[in-house]
Amino acid sequence: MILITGGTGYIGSHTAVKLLDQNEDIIILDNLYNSRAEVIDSIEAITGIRPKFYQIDLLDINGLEQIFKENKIDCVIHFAGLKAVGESVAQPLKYFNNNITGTINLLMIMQKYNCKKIIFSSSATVYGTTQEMPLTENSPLGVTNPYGRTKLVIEEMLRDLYASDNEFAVVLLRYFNPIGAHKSRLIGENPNGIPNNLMPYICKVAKGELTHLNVFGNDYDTVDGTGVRDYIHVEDLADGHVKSINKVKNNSGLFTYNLGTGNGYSVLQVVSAFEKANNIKISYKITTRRAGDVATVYADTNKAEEELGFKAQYNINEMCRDSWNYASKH
Ligand SMILES: NC(=O)c1ccc[n+]([C@@H]2O[C@H](COP(=O)([O-])OP(=O)(O)OC[C@H]3O[C@@H](n4cnc5c(N)ncnc54)[C@H](O)[C@@H]3O)[C@@H](O)[C@H]2O)c1
Ligand SMILES: O=c1ccn([C@@H]2O[C@H](COP(=O)(O)OP(=O)(O)O[C@H]3O[C@H](CO)[C@@H](O)[C@H](O)[C@H]3O)[C@@H](O)[C@H]2O)c(=O)[nH]1
Repeated sequence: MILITGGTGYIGSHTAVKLLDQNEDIIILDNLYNSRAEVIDSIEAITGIRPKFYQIDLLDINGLEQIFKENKIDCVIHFAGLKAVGESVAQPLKYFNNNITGTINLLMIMQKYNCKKIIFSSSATVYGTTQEMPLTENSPLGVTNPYGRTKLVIEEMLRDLYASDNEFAVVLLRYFNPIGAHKSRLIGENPNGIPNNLMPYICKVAKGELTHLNVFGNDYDTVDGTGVRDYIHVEDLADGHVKSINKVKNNSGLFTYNLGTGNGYSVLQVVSAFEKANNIKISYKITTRRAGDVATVYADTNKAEEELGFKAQYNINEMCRDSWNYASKH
């Protein structure tokens, strides 16, 4: 039985669907802080299977323990966490408490119930800012905001835990920039308010809810001066988790993988791909750089390919199509 924390969220729900499609038994835990219970209905509508759902907060250690009492959990995929960089700068303690304390609770209960397999949602944000590209798993680590610090601290906690008990199987997955949605249009990313991230923002402009995209700087040393990132389809990301499950089933150890495509696209290249894929014009204005942004980020994907057999399948046009396919309906 696989426990998915944060399983009604954006990446967790896509992973839940893929695991059910592979006939895995899953349980979903979420406190619904940033997602809705109806996601469980959507997962059922897509797969024909209704996963068991617990509305529990990771900070509620007794509630958490109850799940492990009632079910034989062999493995945890740990998505649950807060992820807004700007909010984490304004409210660091909220992030440390939710993400770090929540993870400590989870690990303590896992250890108590002898569950020693965990796949953790880390982020490319754990790589320091001045870097040679592409980023390999051995690139230097460093963080620039409290959100990133929670990811790095949790990675370090998991490294220490593995060092203390080599029976653990830990996979640290460093996601690059997930976009796209399931082709059913039933699950996807639907942030409240004004989005921070590029693709949700473009979708709101496409819908007419926002007048134009603000492009944060066009004077970077990139193909057209705008920031370059490694966008990956959420379906590919979900597949990376299925492959990681296969890894922890058969191995103990601590494994770290980048999940990206290895290709970088600039903001204006994404805008252009979106316009072509969906036949919608996106107005934009060039504004000043956003504090904390770097010019270029993209992954070296060789390790995930060699050790997990993971290779992203979707291209940027398909990602733009599927993002809009979902956003236009929600
Ligand atoms: N989306 C990205 O760009 C991105 C990039 C890198 C890493 N990540 C990480 O991947 C994970 C999943 O991201 P996502 O985009 O699906 O985010 P999301 O917000 O859609 O999903 C996270 C889920 O966790 C739940 N949650 C938060 N705190 C909880 C708690 N204390 N107890 C129980 N549930 C809790 C939320 O309600 C939400 O449903 C996060 O850990 C995030 O930091 C995301
Ligand atoms: O309104 C916008 C939003 C973004 N951008 C630019 O678009 C690119 C992508 O930005 P965004 O979608 O915010 O992603 P990142 O800044 O790369 O950060 C995301 O990707 C990281 C790596 O996974 C995660 O750690 C972060 O949490 C997540 O927000 C950057 O060049 C931004 O400057 C704009 O020009 N205008």
